[in-house]
Amino acid sequence: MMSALLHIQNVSKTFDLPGGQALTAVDDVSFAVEKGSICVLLGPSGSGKSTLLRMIAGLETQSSGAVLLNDTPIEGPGRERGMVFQAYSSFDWLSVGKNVEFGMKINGVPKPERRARAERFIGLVGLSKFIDAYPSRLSGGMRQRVAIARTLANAPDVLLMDEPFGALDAETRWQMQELMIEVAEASGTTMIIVTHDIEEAIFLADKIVFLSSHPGRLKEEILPTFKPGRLRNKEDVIALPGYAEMERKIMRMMREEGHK
Ligand SMILES: Nc1ncnc2c1ncn2[C@@H]1O[C@H](COP(=O)(O)OP(=O)(O)OP(=O)(O)O)[C@@H](O)[C@H]1O
Repeated sequence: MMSALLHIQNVSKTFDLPGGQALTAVDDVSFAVEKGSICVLLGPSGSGKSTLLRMIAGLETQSSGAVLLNDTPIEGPGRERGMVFQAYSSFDWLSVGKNVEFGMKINGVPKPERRARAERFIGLVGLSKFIDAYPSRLSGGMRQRVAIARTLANAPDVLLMDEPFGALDAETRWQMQELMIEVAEASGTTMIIVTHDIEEAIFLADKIVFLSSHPGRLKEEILPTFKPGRLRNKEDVIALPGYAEMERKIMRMMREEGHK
């Protein structure tokens, strides 16, 4: 048996709505995430992707079932899980370097180590030249790189990302996707990424967890086995035999779900 870092076991989440009604956002979902892998949560709007991610982050509590990290139930936010949101809020009065150091400072990491780790992760996201720049002078893509560096610098076991590139233009978006492959390879960090972008999912994922909508159920676990490991260039993945077929299959699944 392979060792999974994270187990989602029969997880459901029901929200109480005003007027006494209830909405089941996630319904009896189970899957596992292997250590060091990239798992993408894909599905149409309202399929419970964000709710599931927020439960893994400990920002939301499941109504039933269990979320286990290293076989320990998740009972709230924790340092071993780092979250990157779509819109990055930086501290505009702090330089890029100080922004990345900030979380480590709170966590009591000594100053020289803080600086060294900040430099490493800022380098990893390609922003070394901007370490002393202020975020307000950076583009959206660069600010998102700062967010990723800041989160990774806290050495999380799992990086959780909710539509991390949704606000970026198309070109920056695929550059960021390629960057995530590099970051995954260099850091070995386990990643769980929410998206509804099919290309992004196929390019990034070692495993796609496809969720259906209303209620959010696990429709299928899709393994893009046509990829010979992780490729850094998106066009190389698109050119692989098997890519178009997988894209078509997922588009059909999206269409079916969208019409429900
Ligand atoms: N706090 C909440 N209170 C009530 N309903 C909620 C709450 N959070 C989410 N929902 C509902 O749960 C369902 C799943 O929402 P969720 O945001 O998890 O889906 P999603 O797949 O991430 O959607 P999208 O792709 O549009 O972001 C939706 O119907 C949503 O309206």
